[in-house]
Amino acid sequence: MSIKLGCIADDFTGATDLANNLVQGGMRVLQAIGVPSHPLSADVDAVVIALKSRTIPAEAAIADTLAALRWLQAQGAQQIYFKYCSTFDSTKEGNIGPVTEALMDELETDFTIATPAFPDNKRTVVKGYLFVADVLLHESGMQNHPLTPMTDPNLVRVMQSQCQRKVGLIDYSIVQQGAAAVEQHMDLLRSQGVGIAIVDALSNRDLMNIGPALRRLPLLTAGSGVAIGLPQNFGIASSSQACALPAPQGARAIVSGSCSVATNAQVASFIKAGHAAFALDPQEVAADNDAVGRILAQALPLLDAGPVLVYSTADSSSVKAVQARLGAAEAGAMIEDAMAAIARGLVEGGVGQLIVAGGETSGACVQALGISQLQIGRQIDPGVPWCHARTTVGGSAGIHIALKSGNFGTEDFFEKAFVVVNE
Ligand SMILES: Nc1ncnc2c1ncn2[C@@H]1O[C@H](COP(=O)(O)OP(=O)(O)O)[C@@H](O)[C@H]1O
Ligand SMILES: O=C(O)[C@@H](O)C(=O)COP(=O)(O)O
Repeated sequence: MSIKLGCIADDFTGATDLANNLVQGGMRVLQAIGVPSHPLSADVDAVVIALKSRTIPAEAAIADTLAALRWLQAQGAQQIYFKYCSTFDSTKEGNIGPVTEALMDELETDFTIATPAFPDNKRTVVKGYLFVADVLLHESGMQNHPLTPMTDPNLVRVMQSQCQRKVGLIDYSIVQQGAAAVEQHMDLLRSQGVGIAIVDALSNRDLMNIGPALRRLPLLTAGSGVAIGLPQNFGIASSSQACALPAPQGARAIVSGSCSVATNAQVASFIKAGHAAFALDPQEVAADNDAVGRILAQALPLLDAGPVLVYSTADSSSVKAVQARLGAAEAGAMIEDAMAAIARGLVEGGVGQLIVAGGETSGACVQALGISQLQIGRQIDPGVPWCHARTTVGGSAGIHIALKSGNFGTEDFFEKAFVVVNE
Protein backbone atom coordinates (compact mmCIF):
# COMPACT_ATOMS: atom_id res chain seq x y z
CA MET A 1 0.00 0.00 0.00
CA SER A 2 1.37 3.37 -0.96
CA ILE A 3 0.50 6.81 0.40
CA LYS A 4 0.42 10.15 -1.35
CA LEU A 5 1.23 12.53 1.47
CA GLY A 6 3.47 11.73 4.43
CA CYS A 7 3.13 14.13 7.35
CA ILE A 8 5.21 14.65 10.45
CA ALA A 9 3.68 16.80 13.19
CA ASP A 10 5.74 18.15 16.08
CA ASP A 11 2.95 17.65 18.62
CA PHE A 12 -0.23 15.65 19.06
CA THR A 13 -2.88 18.37 18.92
CA GLY A 14 -1.12 19.71 15.84
CA ALA A 15 -1.31 16.28 14.26
CA THR A 16 -5.08 15.97 14.71
CA ASP A 17 -5.42 19.55 13.47
CA LEU A 18 -3.57 18.66 10.26
CA ALA A 19 -5.38 15.33 9.87
CA ASN A 20 -8.68 17.19 10.28
CA ASN A 21 -7.87 19.66 7.50
CA LEU A 22 -6.80 16.85 5.16
CA VAL A 23 -10.00 14.92 5.93
CA GLN A 24 -12.03 18.10 5.26
CA GLY A 25 -10.22 18.24 1.90
CA GLY A 26 -11.40 14.74 1.02
CA MET A 27 -8.32 12.69 1.95
CA ARG A 28 -8.45 9.38 3.78
CA VAL A 29 -6.06 9.88 6.68
CA LEU A 30 -4.50 7.75 9.36
CA GLN A 31 -2.96 9.42 12.41
CA ALA A 32 -0.21 7.42 14.07
CA ILE A 33 1.13 8.21 17.53
CA GLY A 34 4.89 8.01 17.12
CA VAL A 35 6.59 6.12 14.31
CA PRO A 36 4.62 2.93 13.62
CA SER A 37 6.50 -0.30 14.19
CA HIS A 38 4.82 -2.05 11.25
CA PRO A 39 4.24 -1.21 7.59
CA LEU A 40 0.93 0.45 6.78
CA SER A 41 -1.99 -1.94 6.52
CA ALA A 42 -4.80 0.57 5.82
CA ASP A 43 -5.65 1.98 2.41
CA VAL A 44 -5.28 5.73 3.04
CA ASP A 45 -4.10 8.80 1.10
CA ALA A 46 -2.10 10.33 3.92
CA VAL A 47 -0.50 9.36 7.19
CA VAL A 48 0.17 11.92 9.92
CA ILE A 49 2.82 10.81 12.38
CA ALA A 50 2.43 12.65 15.69
CA LEU A 51 5.71 13.31 17.46
CA LYS A 52 6.29 15.06 20.76
CA SER A 53 9.27 16.98 19.45
CA ARG A 54 8.27 20.65 19.68
CA THR A 55 10.07 21.47 22.89
CA ILE A 56 12.92 18.97 22.88
CA PRO A 57 16.50 19.83 21.85
CA ALA A 58 17.06 20.17 18.11
CA GLU A 59 19.24 17.07 17.82
CA ALA A 60 16.61 14.85 19.41
CA ALA A 61 13.86 16.45 17.31
CA ILE A 62 15.88 15.78 14.15
CA ALA A 63 16.44 12.14 15.11
CA ASP A 64 12.71 11.58 15.78
CA THR A 65 11.71 13.42 12.59
CA LEU A 66 14.12 11.50 10.37
CA ALA A 67 12.88 8.20 11.81
CA ALA A 68 9.35 9.29 10.88
CA LEU A 69 10.55 10.37 7.42
CA ARG A 70 12.12 6.97 6.74
CA TRP A 71 8.93 5.15 7.70
CA LEU A 72 6.86 7.44 5.46
CA GLN A 73 9.31 6.96 2.57
CA ALA A 74 9.06 3.20 3.02
CA GLN A 75 5.27 3.57 2.57
CA GLY A 76 5.85 5.34 -0.74
CA ALA A 77 5.03 8.91 0.34
CA GLN A 78 5.23 11.20 -2.70
CA GLN A 79 5.51 14.41 -0.68
CA ILE A 80 6.51 15.18 2.92
CA TYR A 81 4.71 17.76 5.11
CA PHE A 82 6.39 18.96 8.30
CA LYS A 83 3.64 20.42 10.50
CA TYR A 84 4.37 22.90 13.29
CA CYS A 85 2.23 25.28 15.26
CA SER A 86 0.18 28.07 13.70
CA THR A 87 1.84 30.35 16.26
CA PHE A 88 5.25 29.05 15.13
CA ASP A 89 6.00 27.79 18.64
CA SER A 90 9.66 27.13 19.12
CA THR A 91 11.95 27.40 22.10
CA LYS A 92 14.81 29.90 22.41
CA GLU A 93 17.04 27.26 20.81
CA GLY A 94 14.29 26.62 18.22
CA ASN A 95 14.03 23.39 16.34
CA ILE A 96 11.72 24.26 13.41
CA GLY A 97 14.72 25.51 11.41
CA PRO A 98 17.11 22.63 12.19
CA VAL A 99 14.39 20.02 11.57
CA THR A 100 13.46 21.69 8.26
CA GLU A 101 17.09 21.70 7.13
CA ALA A 102 17.64 18.09 8.19
CA LEU A 103 14.59 17.08 6.14
CA MET A 104 15.87 19.10 3.16
CA ASP A 105 19.26 17.39 3.39
CA GLU A 106 17.72 13.95 3.64
CA LEU A 107 15.32 14.62 0.74
CA GLU A 108 18.11 16.28 -1.25
CA THR A 109 15.98 19.29 -2.01
CA ASP A 110 17.26 22.87 -2.27
CA PHE A 111 13.97 24.68 -1.66
CA THR A 112 10.94 24.59 0.58
CA ILE A 113 8.34 26.90 2.05
CA ALA A 114 7.38 27.78 5.62
CA THR A 115 4.06 29.28 6.64
CA PRO A 116 1.99 28.86 9.79
CA ALA A 117 -0.97 30.72 8.21
CA PHE A 118 -4.34 29.27 9.25
CA PRO A 119 -7.00 31.90 8.47
CA ASP A 120 -9.86 29.70 9.78
CA ASN A 121 -8.22 30.14 13.18
CA LYS A 122 -7.25 33.77 12.57
CA ARG A 123 -3.55 33.14 11.98
CA THR A 124 -2.46 35.26 9.04
CA VAL A 125 0.96 36.14 7.66
CA VAL A 126 1.49 39.56 6.11
CA LYS A 127 4.92 40.62 4.80
CA GLY A 128 6.31 37.78 6.88
CA TYR A 129 4.71 39.07 10.11
CA LEU A 130 2.47 36.62 11.95
CA PHE A 131 -0.85 37.94 13.27
CA VAL A 132 -3.11 36.14 15.75
CA ALA A 133 -6.53 37.66 15.17
CA ASP A 134 -5.95 41.44 15.22
CA VAL A 135 -2.60 41.55 16.98
CA LEU A 136 0.96 40.55 16.23
CA LEU A 137 2.19 37.22 17.60
CA HIS A 138 4.18 38.75 20.47
CA GLU A 139 1.13 40.68 21.72
CA SER A 140 -1.27 37.72 21.49
CA GLY A 141 -0.52 36.03 24.82
CA MET A 142 2.04 33.78 23.11
CA GLN A 143 4.79 35.93 24.65
CA ASN A 144 3.81 34.24 27.94
CA HIS A 145 3.68 30.63 26.76
CA PRO A 146 5.11 28.40 29.53
CA LEU A 147 7.48 26.50 27.21
CA THR A 148 7.70 28.40 23.94
CA PRO A 149 7.32 32.13 24.56
CA MET A 150 7.18 33.91 21.20
CA THR A 151 8.57 37.44 21.29
CA ASP A 152 9.28 38.20 17.62
CA PRO A 153 6.43 38.26 15.07
CA ASN A 154 8.77 38.52 12.05
CA LEU A 155 8.99 34.96 10.76
CA VAL A 156 11.77 35.66 8.25
CA ARG A 157 13.91 36.83 11.16
CA VAL A 158 12.84 33.98 13.47
CA MET A 159 13.43 31.31 10.83
CA GLN A 160 16.73 32.87 9.71
CA SER A 161 17.99 32.77 13.30
CA GLN A 162 17.36 29.00 13.30
CA CYS A 163 18.72 28.18 9.81
CA GLN A 164 21.99 27.95 7.91
CA ARG A 165 20.22 28.42 4.55
CA LYS A 166 19.06 31.83 3.37
CA VAL A 167 15.43 32.59 4.27
CA GLY A 168 13.27 34.69 1.91
CA LEU A 169 9.68 35.85 1.54
CA ILE A 170 6.84 35.34 -0.92
CA ASP A 171 4.55 38.16 0.04
CA TYR A 172 0.80 38.52 -0.35
CA SER A 173 1.04 40.62 -3.52
CA ILE A 174 2.54 37.57 -5.27
CA VAL A 175 0.25 35.05 -3.58
CA GLN A 176 -2.84 36.98 -4.61
CA GLN A 177 -1.81 36.73 -8.29
CA GLY A 178 -2.22 32.95 -8.16
CA ALA A 179 -0.25 29.72 -8.30
CA ALA A 180 1.76 30.56 -11.44
CA ALA A 181 3.06 33.77 -9.84
CA VAL A 182 3.96 31.89 -6.66
CA GLU A 183 5.85 29.26 -8.67
CA GLN A 184 7.67 31.94 -10.64
CA HIS A 185 8.67 33.70 -7.44
CA MET A 186 9.91 30.43 -5.96
CA ASP A 187 12.19 30.08 -9.01
CA LEU A 188 13.41 33.64 -8.59
CA LEU A 189 14.19 33.14 -4.89
CA ARG A 190 15.94 29.87 -5.67
CA SER A 191 18.12 31.65 -8.24
CA GLN A 192 19.02 34.17 -5.52
CA GLY A 193 20.23 31.40 -3.24
CA VAL A 194 17.17 31.33 -0.97
CA GLY A 195 16.49 27.85 0.43
CA ILE A 196 13.40 28.51 2.54
CA ALA A 197 10.62 31.00 1.81
CA ILE A 198 8.12 32.29 4.34
CA VAL A 199 4.82 32.59 2.46
CA ASP A 200 2.14 35.19 3.26
CA ALA A 201 -1.50 34.12 3.41
CA LEU A 202 -4.47 36.12 4.65
CA SER A 203 -7.35 33.96 3.53
CA ASN A 204 -8.32 30.48 2.44
CA ARG A 205 -8.29 31.83 -1.10
CA ASP A 206 -4.58 32.59 -0.65
CA LEU A 207 -4.02 29.04 0.61
CA MET A 208 -5.86 27.67 -2.43
CA ASN A 209 -3.55 29.80 -4.63
CA ILE A 210 -0.48 28.45 -2.86
CA GLY A 211 -1.54 24.77 -3.00
CA PRO A 212 -1.00 24.07 -6.72
CA ALA A 213 2.37 25.85 -6.64
CA LEU A 214 3.62 23.29 -4.13
CA ARG A 215 2.92 20.19 -6.18
CA ARG A 216 6.51 19.63 -7.26
CA LEU A 217 8.17 20.30 -3.90
CA PRO A 218 9.37 17.13 -2.16
CA LEU A 219 8.98 18.91 1.19
CA LEU A 220 6.65 21.51 2.62
CA THR A 221 6.70 22.93 6.10
CA ALA A 222 3.66 24.69 7.52
CA GLY A 223 0.91 24.89 10.08
CA SER A 224 -2.21 22.97 9.13
CA GLY A 225 -3.65 25.72 6.91
CA VAL A 226 -1.67 24.87 3.77
CA ALA A 227 -3.26 21.40 3.85
CA ILE A 228 -6.55 22.73 2.50
CA GLY A 229 -4.94 23.43 -0.89
CA LEU A 230 -3.16 20.09 -1.29
CA PRO A 231 -5.70 17.32 -1.98
CA GLN A 232 -6.34 18.76 -5.48
CA ASN A 233 -2.65 18.15 -6.33
CA PHE A 234 -3.29 14.43 -5.89
CA GLY A 235 -6.54 14.45 -7.90
CA ILE A 236 -8.67 14.34 -4.74
CA ALA A 237 -11.81 16.45 -4.66
CA SER A 238 -12.76 18.35 -1.54
CA SER A 239 -15.49 16.89 0.64
CA SER A 240 -16.26 17.53 4.27
CA GLN A 241 -17.13 13.92 4.86
CA ALA A 242 -15.30 12.97 8.02
CA CYS A 243 -15.44 9.29 8.77
CA ALA A 244 -18.22 8.17 11.07
CA LEU A 245 -16.91 7.16 14.47
CA PRO A 246 -18.51 4.47 16.64
CA ALA A 247 -21.28 5.66 19.00
CA PRO A 248 -19.80 7.38 22.07
CA GLN A 249 -19.92 5.50 25.34
CA GLY A 250 -18.88 6.09 28.91
CA ALA A 251 -18.54 9.11 31.14
CA ARG A 252 -17.28 12.53 30.06
CA ALA A 253 -14.23 14.38 31.32
CA ILE A 254 -11.77 17.13 30.46
CA VAL A 255 -8.11 17.29 31.36
CA SER A 256 -6.62 20.73 30.78
CA GLY A 257 -2.93 21.56 31.07
CA SER A 258 -2.92 24.40 28.59
CA CYS A 259 -2.30 27.88 29.99
CA SER A 260 -3.22 29.76 26.82
CA VAL A 261 -5.51 32.75 26.83
CA ALA A 262 -8.22 30.72 25.04
CA THR A 263 -8.04 27.76 27.43
CA ASN A 264 -8.14 30.03 30.49
CA ALA A 265 -11.39 31.49 29.14
CA GLN A 266 -12.79 28.03 28.32
CA VAL A 267 -12.01 26.69 31.80
CA ALA A 268 -13.56 29.78 33.43
CA SER A 269 -16.67 29.44 31.30
CA PHE A 270 -17.08 25.73 32.12
CA ILE A 271 -16.71 26.41 35.86
CA LYS A 272 -19.12 29.35 35.66
CA ALA A 273 -21.71 27.06 34.08
CA GLY A 274 -21.67 25.06 37.32
CA HIS A 275 -19.85 21.89 36.22
CA ALA A 276 -17.61 19.92 38.57
CA ALA A 277 -14.01 21.10 38.35
CA PHE A 278 -10.84 20.25 40.26
CA ALA A 279 -7.68 22.33 40.14
CA LEU A 280 -4.36 20.53 40.24
CA ASP A 281 -1.98 22.68 42.25
CA PRO A 282 1.62 22.39 40.97
CA GLN A 283 3.00 23.16 44.45
CA GLU A 284 1.03 20.26 45.89
CA VAL A 285 2.24 17.93 43.16
CA ALA A 286 5.82 18.99 43.85
CA ALA A 287 5.43 18.58 47.60
CA ASP A 288 3.40 15.44 47.78
CA ASN A 289 3.17 12.35 45.62
CA ASP A 290 -0.51 11.72 46.10
CA ALA A 291 -2.03 14.94 44.77
CA VAL A 292 -3.16 12.94 41.75
CA GLY A 293 -4.76 10.23 43.90
CA ARG A 294 -6.66 12.82 45.91
CA ILE A 295 -8.06 14.51 42.80
CA LEU A 296 -9.12 11.20 41.31
CA ALA A 297 -10.82 10.19 44.57
CA GLN A 298 -12.93 13.35 44.39
CA ALA A 299 -13.56 13.35 40.65
CA LEU A 300 -14.47 9.71 39.97
CA PRO A 301 -17.67 9.61 42.07
CA LEU A 302 -18.99 12.65 40.17
CA LEU A 303 -18.57 11.22 36.68
CA ASP A 304 -22.08 9.77 36.53
CA ALA A 305 -23.57 13.23 37.04
CA GLY A 306 -21.94 14.84 34.03
CA PRO A 307 -18.64 16.09 32.66
CA VAL A 308 -15.85 16.65 35.16
CA LEU A 309 -12.90 18.96 34.57
CA VAL A 310 -9.42 18.56 36.03
CA TYR A 311 -7.14 21.48 35.25
CA SER A 312 -3.76 23.00 35.96
CA THR A 313 -4.63 25.86 33.60
CA ALA A 314 -3.54 29.12 35.17
CA ASP A 315 -2.83 32.70 34.18
CA SER A 316 0.63 33.88 33.21
CA SER A 317 1.53 35.33 36.62
CA SER A 318 0.75 32.02 38.41
CA VAL A 319 2.68 30.11 35.75
CA LYS A 320 5.69 32.41 36.19
CA ALA A 321 5.58 31.98 39.98
CA VAL A 322 5.54 28.17 39.63
CA GLN A 323 8.36 28.29 37.10
CA ALA A 324 10.46 30.55 39.32
CA ARG A 325 10.23 27.95 42.07
CA LEU A 326 10.51 24.74 40.04
CA GLY A 327 12.09 25.71 36.71
CA ALA A 328 10.04 26.01 33.48
CA ALA A 329 10.90 22.67 31.88
CA GLU A 330 10.77 20.83 35.22
CA ALA A 331 7.37 22.29 36.12
CA GLY A 332 6.06 21.50 32.62
CA ALA A 333 7.20 17.88 32.73
CA MET A 334 5.97 17.36 36.30
CA ILE A 335 2.50 18.72 35.52
CA GLU A 336 2.30 16.78 32.26
CA ASP A 337 3.08 13.56 34.18
CA ALA A 338 0.40 14.36 36.76
CA MET A 339 -2.17 15.16 34.05
CA ALA A 340 -1.30 11.95 32.23
CA ALA A 341 -1.86 9.94 35.42
CA ILE A 342 -5.20 11.71 35.88
CA ALA A 343 -6.28 10.94 32.30
CA ARG A 344 -5.35 7.32 32.85
CA GLY A 345 -7.23 7.16 36.15
CA LEU A 346 -10.31 8.76 34.58
CA VAL A 347 -10.39 6.29 31.68
CA GLU A 348 -9.83 3.37 34.07
CA GLY A 349 -12.73 4.80 36.08
CA GLY A 350 -15.15 4.74 33.14
CA VAL A 351 -14.49 7.85 31.04
CA GLY A 352 -15.16 7.13 27.38
CA GLN A 353 -15.38 10.70 26.09
CA LEU A 354 -12.28 12.68 26.95
CA ILE A 355 -11.11 16.15 25.97
CA VAL A 356 -7.47 17.04 26.55
CA ALA A 357 -6.50 20.71 26.29
CA GLY A 358 -2.91 21.55 25.42
CA GLY A 359 -0.43 20.11 22.95
CA GLU A 360 2.25 18.90 25.35
CA THR A 361 -0.44 17.80 27.78
CA SER A 362 -2.14 15.84 24.99
CA GLY A 363 1.15 14.15 24.13
CA ALA A 364 1.60 13.00 27.71
CA CYS A 365 -2.03 11.84 28.09
CA VAL A 366 -2.20 9.98 24.78
CA GLN A 367 1.04 8.16 25.62
CA ALA A 368 -0.23 7.27 29.11
CA LEU A 369 -3.40 5.84 27.57
CA GLY A 370 -1.34 3.60 25.29
CA ILE A 371 -2.97 5.00 22.15
CA SER A 372 -1.09 4.16 18.96
CA GLN A 373 -3.53 5.31 16.30
CA LEU A 374 -6.40 7.80 15.95
CA GLN A 375 -9.38 7.75 13.65
CA ILE A 376 -10.51 11.29 12.78
CA GLY A 377 -14.20 12.17 13.11
CA ARG A 378 -16.32 15.32 13.19
CA GLN A 379 -14.86 18.75 13.66
CA ILE A 380 -15.88 20.57 16.85
CA ASP A 381 -14.21 23.88 15.97
CA PRO A 382 -11.63 24.63 13.26
CA GLY A 383 -8.54 22.52 13.98
CA VAL A 384 -10.17 20.26 16.58
CA PRO A 385 -11.96 17.06 15.59
CA TRP A 386 -13.33 14.26 17.74
CA CYS A 387 -11.23 11.15 17.31
CA HIS A 388 -11.66 7.53 18.25
CA ALA A 389 -8.87 5.33 19.56
CA ARG A 390 -8.18 2.00 21.16
CA THR A 391 -6.36 2.31 24.47
CA THR A 392 -4.40 -0.09 26.61
CA VAL A 393 -6.49 0.97 29.62
CA GLY A 394 -10.26 1.02 30.14
CA GLY A 395 -12.72 -1.08 28.13
CA SER A 396 -12.19 -2.76 24.78
CA ALA A 397 -14.61 -0.41 22.96
CA GLY A 398 -11.96 2.30 22.82
CA ILE A 399 -12.57 5.95 23.68
CA HIS A 400 -13.60 9.15 21.99
CA ILE A 401 -10.90 11.73 22.47
CA ALA A 402 -10.52 15.36 21.37
CA LEU A 403 -7.09 16.96 21.53
CA LYS A 404 -7.63 20.69 21.77
CA SER A 405 -4.78 22.95 20.78
CA GLY A 406 -4.18 25.53 23.47
CA ASN A 407 -5.38 28.49 21.49
CA PHE A 408 -8.23 26.91 19.54
CA GLY A 409 -11.93 26.75 20.20
CA THR A 410 -14.71 29.10 21.25
CA GLU A 411 -15.25 29.99 24.91
CA ASP A 412 -17.99 27.33 25.30
CA PHE A 413 -15.78 24.70 23.64
CA PHE A 414 -15.97 22.06 26.40
CA GLU A 415 -19.76 22.05 26.63
CA LYS A 416 -20.16 22.28 22.86
CA ALA A 417 -17.80 19.35 22.25
CA PHE A 418 -19.94 16.96 24.28
CA VAL A 419 -23.02 18.05 22.36
CA VAL A 420 -21.26 17.50 19.01
CA VAL A 421 -20.00 14.00 19.86
CA ASN A 422 -23.44 12.88 20.96
CA GLU A 423 -25.39 14.37 18.01
N1 LIG B 1 -0.11 25.96 36.45
C1 LIG B 1 0.97 25.71 35.69
N2 LIG B 1 2.17 26.24 35.96
C2 LIG B 1 3.26 26.00 35.19
N3 LIG B 1 3.24 25.23 34.09
C3 LIG B 1 2.06 24.66 33.76
C4 LIG B 1 0.89 24.87 34.53
N4 LIG B 1 -0.12 24.17 33.97
C5 LIG B 1 0.41 23.55 32.91
N5 LIG B 1 1.70 23.82 32.77
C6 LIG B 1 2.62 23.34 31.72
O1 LIG B 1 2.56 24.25 30.63
C7 LIG B 1 2.71 23.54 29.41
C8 LIG B 1 1.50 23.86 28.53
O2 LIG B 1 1.76 23.38 27.26
P1 LIG B 1 0.66 22.67 26.38
O3 LIG B 1 0.07 21.51 27.07
O4 LIG B 1 1.32 22.41 25.06
O5 LIG B 1 -0.44 23.77 26.22
P2 LIG B 1 -0.67 24.74 24.96
O6 LIG B 1 -1.35 23.90 23.95
O7 LIG B 1 -1.51 25.85 25.47
O8 LIG B 1 0.66 25.15 24.44
C9 LIG B 1 2.80 22.06 29.77
O9 LIG B 1 4.13 21.64 29.83
C10 LIG B 1 2.14 22.03 31.15
O10 LIG B 1 2.54 20.93 31.93
O1 LIG C 1 -1.20 24.81 14.50
C1 LIG C 1 -1.73 24.93 15.59
O2 LIG C 1 -1.96 26.02 16.16
C2 LIG C 1 -2.07 23.68 16.34
O3 LIG C 1 -2.26 22.61 15.49
C3 LIG C 1 -0.99 23.36 17.30
O4 LIG C 1 0.01 22.81 16.95
C4 LIG C 1 -1.24 23.87 18.64
O5 LIG C 1 -0.31 23.47 19.61
P1 LIG C 1 -0.66 23.74 21.12
O6 LIG C 1 -1.09 25.19 21.22
O7 LIG C 1 0.57 23.46 21.90
O8 LIG C 1 -1.78 22.85 21.49
